Amino acid sequence: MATSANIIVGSQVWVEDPEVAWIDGDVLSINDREIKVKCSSGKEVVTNVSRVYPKDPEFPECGVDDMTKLAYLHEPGVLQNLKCRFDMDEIYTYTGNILIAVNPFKRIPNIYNRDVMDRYKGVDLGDLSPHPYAIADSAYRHSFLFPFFFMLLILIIEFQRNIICMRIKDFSECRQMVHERISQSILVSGESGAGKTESTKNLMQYLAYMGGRSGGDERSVEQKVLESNPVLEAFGNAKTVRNNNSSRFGKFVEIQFNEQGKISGAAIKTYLLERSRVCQVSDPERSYHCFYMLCAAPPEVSEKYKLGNPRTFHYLNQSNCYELAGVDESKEYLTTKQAMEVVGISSDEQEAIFRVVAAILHIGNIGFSRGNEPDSSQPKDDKSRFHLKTAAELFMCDETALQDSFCKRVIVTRGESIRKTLDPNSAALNRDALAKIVYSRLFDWLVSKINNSIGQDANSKFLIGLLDIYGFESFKTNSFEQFCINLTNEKLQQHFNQHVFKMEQEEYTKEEIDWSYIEFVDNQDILDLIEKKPGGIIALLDEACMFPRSTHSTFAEKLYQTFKDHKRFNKPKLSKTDFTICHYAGSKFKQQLQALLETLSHTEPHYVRCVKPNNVLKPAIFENQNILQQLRCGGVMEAIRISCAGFPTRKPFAEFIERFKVLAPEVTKLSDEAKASRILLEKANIKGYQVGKTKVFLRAGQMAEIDARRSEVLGRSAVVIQAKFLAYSGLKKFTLLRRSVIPIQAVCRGEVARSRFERRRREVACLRIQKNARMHYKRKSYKHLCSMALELQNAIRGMAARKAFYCRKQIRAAVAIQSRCRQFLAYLHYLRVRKAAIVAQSIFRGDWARRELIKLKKAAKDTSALQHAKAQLEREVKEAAMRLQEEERMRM
Ligand SMILES: Nc1ncnc2c1ncn2[C@@H]1O[C@H](COP(=O)(O)OP(=O)(O)OP(=O)(O)O)[C@@H](O)[C@H]1O
Repeated sequence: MATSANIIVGSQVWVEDPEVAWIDGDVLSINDREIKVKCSSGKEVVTNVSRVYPKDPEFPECGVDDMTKLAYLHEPGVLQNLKCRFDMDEIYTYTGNILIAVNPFKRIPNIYNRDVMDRYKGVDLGDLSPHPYAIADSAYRHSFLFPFFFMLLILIIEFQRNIICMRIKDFSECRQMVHERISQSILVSGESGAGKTESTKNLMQYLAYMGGRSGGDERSVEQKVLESNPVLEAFGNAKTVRNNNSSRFGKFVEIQFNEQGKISGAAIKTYLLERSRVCQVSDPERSYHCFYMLCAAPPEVSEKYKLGNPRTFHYLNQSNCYELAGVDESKEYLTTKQAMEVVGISSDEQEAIFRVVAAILHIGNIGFSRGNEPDSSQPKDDKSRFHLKTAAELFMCDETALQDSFCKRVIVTRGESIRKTLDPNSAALNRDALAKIVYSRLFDWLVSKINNSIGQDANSKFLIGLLDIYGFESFKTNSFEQFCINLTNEKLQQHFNQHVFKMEQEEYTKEEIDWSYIEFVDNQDILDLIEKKPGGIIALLDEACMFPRSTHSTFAEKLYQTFKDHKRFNKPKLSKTDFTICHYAGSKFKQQLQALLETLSHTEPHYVRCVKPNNVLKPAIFENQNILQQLRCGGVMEAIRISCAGFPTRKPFAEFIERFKVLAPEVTKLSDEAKASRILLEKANIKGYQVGKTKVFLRAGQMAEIDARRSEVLGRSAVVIQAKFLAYSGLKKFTLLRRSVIPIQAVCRGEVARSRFERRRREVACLRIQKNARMHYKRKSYKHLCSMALELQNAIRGMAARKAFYCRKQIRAAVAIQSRCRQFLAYLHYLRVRKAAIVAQSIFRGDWARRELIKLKKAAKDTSALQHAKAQLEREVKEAAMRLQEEERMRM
């Protein structure tokens, strides 16, 4: 609440608003305790200062992922945070360790898949954005991995001491630790349609991912558990005004893990199946899905069971709703049959199941009229008799015995049993009671069948329980079922209170730590009113059932008297019997509830609070009032308050030291555990913690801080171990590798050398071939060239020779010509010379002859000498004439 001290004019505040619960505005004026606010809607409101809350002016745009991080922790702040996250499709928000899940009523892409699971694996709660996977991971690691870290820690220390072999003592300590794993539970709550079943499926999927076993032909436990959902939904879910696929039973899935943290078995326990729905349905709701799908089964099936239009069956036609949008019942029938097969229900068993379902519809159509005897009854008409006969056939029982079970009651007194006939109204009640018990037994049988098929592990080392149970219910007429459901929720709320608030505060006192008491809403008085022994409502109901003459009004009267002053008990003014309880199987329910709470009390709980943002089941609608109501009822507001005010995390010294001794290993030598814990806390630089007598108390988020320090140290040590191990294993691997590599290398090198040699050889051969080829080609071309050259030469030489020859011939001809010419010239010359000679000679001879003649004349005087000289001269003249003639002839 605001105080006038922290609110001034101009402050931003939240004021109550009838429509949107809280609206923001600016303070206009303050007048003593009266404050005037201008709201963001434009409206001006005057209210008491104690009724406004300060608004965080620096509220982050995307909100905060943990409510405990809000600067101002109050209802409007919480609402604003949820809304702004919801608008951004951030549907999950933490409140300390509690996960608030706002149903988006639409599929948000990529938030549930294997990649996301990989991301959340081993990550501390709060390190990533809020998610059911983080809760499941935290549950898994709390029970499994912390002991593992403990083992790792010892290993680190041993490594640091350079002792490679772990000592037997330490190892056995580790094993013991592993054996002492703490079982966990995840409690998923919220009103109908808030998304419990979806959240449980997501949690289950993550646990299957973490603890699942890969391989193998057989279906794994986790697969079987997931596959059992469609069967349970067909028989245990129905359309209600609040959810088209509302689980009308509570479910506790116990997942059993073995020593290695692998899923080794699972058990499904169901609670409080809403039996009244079998015979009573209000508009526009439906009965269980299986009835409609069987009516829509293929003709040969529905004929076999004498079924047909659901409108013809009294148990279904009380409401006008028969179909579900987007659901094909005939397909659903086949899907359910397949799902049954998957979980190991044989076809004979399936046949029996559907016979029972059909028989229930038939007995619902049996009407009763007065019998012949007073206060007796009998089937009303032929139609009723037909349905009686069919039901008996389907149940495989005697028709008369079945009729008697409706129309007669057996009262067993000491040693004898008395048969009493019943009037038509009581017979109809009996009929409905039979339908309900048969259906609920059928459901129980299905669950046990599924459990047998899944298989339990009697030797499991720890378990994680997932509780999906419907939240508080309040209808116009609330039956015993609503009473039981609400009691369960009160008990679970108490469990939650005890865990979150009560035990915590008791512990503060016990531990004598310095704290201030935090008020919280305790529901113990309601529980006392209902279940206190003696004197509680259930005890009085048991008592009333012992008296045969008890009626609703006598019981109601008794309650009115007993609890008239009880502040939790009110009698409606105009009613005398408005507490109508049919005391059926009440004690069984109490035992079941007790057993459930017993199981839960041995586990470390984790909470998922589902919130339904609107009643129209549509996306993007955030109804403030509605949500606030759910947050208040679910104790979320209280949890936020307490988480921030108190010390939500506490650890016994030994556990704390064991877990964090890695931060300062020397503390293990100290005998004073409180001092050792303080040293560790200081080492981690934690402020505002408390150290009690036996435990350390931490504020919200501090555990994460100290865990982060521890992770750092562990991480560093792990790196050292890794390095050493890697070095060692690397060396080992290397030596082995080298040893194996050398012969391989030799072979390889040989092979390489051989192939290289071969290549070389081939190269050489290749070169030689190339060379020879080239040589061959060159030679060939050379020869060709030569022959060509020769030819050419020949030709040229021939030509030259011919030319020379011709030339010679020419020369010879020229010489011949020349010689002829010269001959001719010589001849001419000769002729000329001869002629000249002749001339000369003739001149000479003439000259000589004349002189001779003179002489001859002179000798003529000597006649004979002269005559002879004359004859001589004549001869010589003759010869010279002949020679001249010869030469002329030759020249011719
Ligand atoms: N995380 C989610 N993402 C998308 N849709 C969701 C989510 N959670 C719930 N829904 C929607 O809301 C519907 C109701 O959810 P669910 O059946 O889980 O509610 P419930 O709390 O188990 O209700 P009941 O108590 O009636 O069985 C679902 O059929 C689905 O359409």
